[in-house]
Amino acid sequence: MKQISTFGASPYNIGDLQLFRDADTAVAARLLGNSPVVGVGQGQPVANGGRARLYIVLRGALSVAGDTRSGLADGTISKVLPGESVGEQSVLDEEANLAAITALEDSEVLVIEAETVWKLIEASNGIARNLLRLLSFRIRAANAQLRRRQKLGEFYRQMSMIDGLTGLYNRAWLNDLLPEMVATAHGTGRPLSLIMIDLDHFKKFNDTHGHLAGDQALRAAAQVLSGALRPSDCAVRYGGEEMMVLLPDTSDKVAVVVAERLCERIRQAVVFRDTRAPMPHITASLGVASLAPGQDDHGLIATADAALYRAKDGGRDRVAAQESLF
Ligand SMILES: Nc1nc2c(ncn2[C@@H]2O[C@H](COP(=O)(O)OP(=O)(O)OP(=O)(O)O)[C@@H](O)[C@H]2O)c(=O)[nH]1
Repeated sequence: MKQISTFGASPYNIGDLQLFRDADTAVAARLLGNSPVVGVGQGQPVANGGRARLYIVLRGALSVAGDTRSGLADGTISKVLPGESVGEQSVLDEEANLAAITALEDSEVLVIEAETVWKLIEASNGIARNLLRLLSFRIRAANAQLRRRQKLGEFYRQMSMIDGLTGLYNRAWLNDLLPEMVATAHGTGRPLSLIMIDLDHFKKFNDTHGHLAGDQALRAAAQVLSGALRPSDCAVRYGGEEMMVLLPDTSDKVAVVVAERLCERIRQAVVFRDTRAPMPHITASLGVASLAPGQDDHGLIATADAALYRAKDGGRDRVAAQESLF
């Protein structure tokens, strides 16, 4: 980057520069007469010398990458074309420009020191107005980008909480949310019930019908759960062929009724239609537990697990509740 002339001696027209459009160009031309015009070769950085400066592209194009020193660099790159400027904000808040500015092609750039920018603002309302407009535009663009990123972040966060095969919440979601649900139930004194569901003889199902049919059976069971619950209930794939349903605000007795309904619907679920072979079907064993005073999330799961074990032990395709319920 080296100085090739001053703005006053250069062939560029001040009226073509965005910042001075419809402003007092005579005042601007006088104040900018000695400001340097520098040449920057393609790929070269625009060195800011650790100072707050405004750069206006006269020829070529610059690329501006986000703040590289503050750790906020995020891969966002904007392009600055002839007549456009970069660095307004750093001049106004008197911070050195932290963005990495490089030339996308051989370029000529007008460099305006902060003191000169302030003189321009004092001398011309039009320039002050253009600068405000530019800043307002930049703030809007930054806000829009932030919103897009927030949405994207939320989307990925949610995706990482969803089981890819069944579309149910996954274990990570459960680890995050169940302790909260337990705390809310204890805090409000409202009941919280949990149903643990395990498909029966699923190893045999896979061996007989194949793993893809097994996957389809898991999806069919998941659909039964999602289709049978209230909006406030949550269905989770706990792991393998084990699923779980969380029922806030639901007493143990009601949870048993819900579990019976789920058991029945899983028994009737159509896994896939195959006209050549008898239609495979699935059954599940279900264990029901309700949060006891002082119990934590692990205790609640362990109680439901114990009930599920009894359902398996009792012959499968059935519901068992925690011992105190019967
Ligand atoms: N197709 C398929 N199978 C799975 C998946 N996750 C776990 N399994 C299978 O589920 C089977 C679970 O077998 P077991 O834990 O022995 O239990 P089970 O055969 O269901 O027997 P019981 O639970 O006692 O009725 C294993 O064969 C796993 O391979 C999956 O995502 N897709």
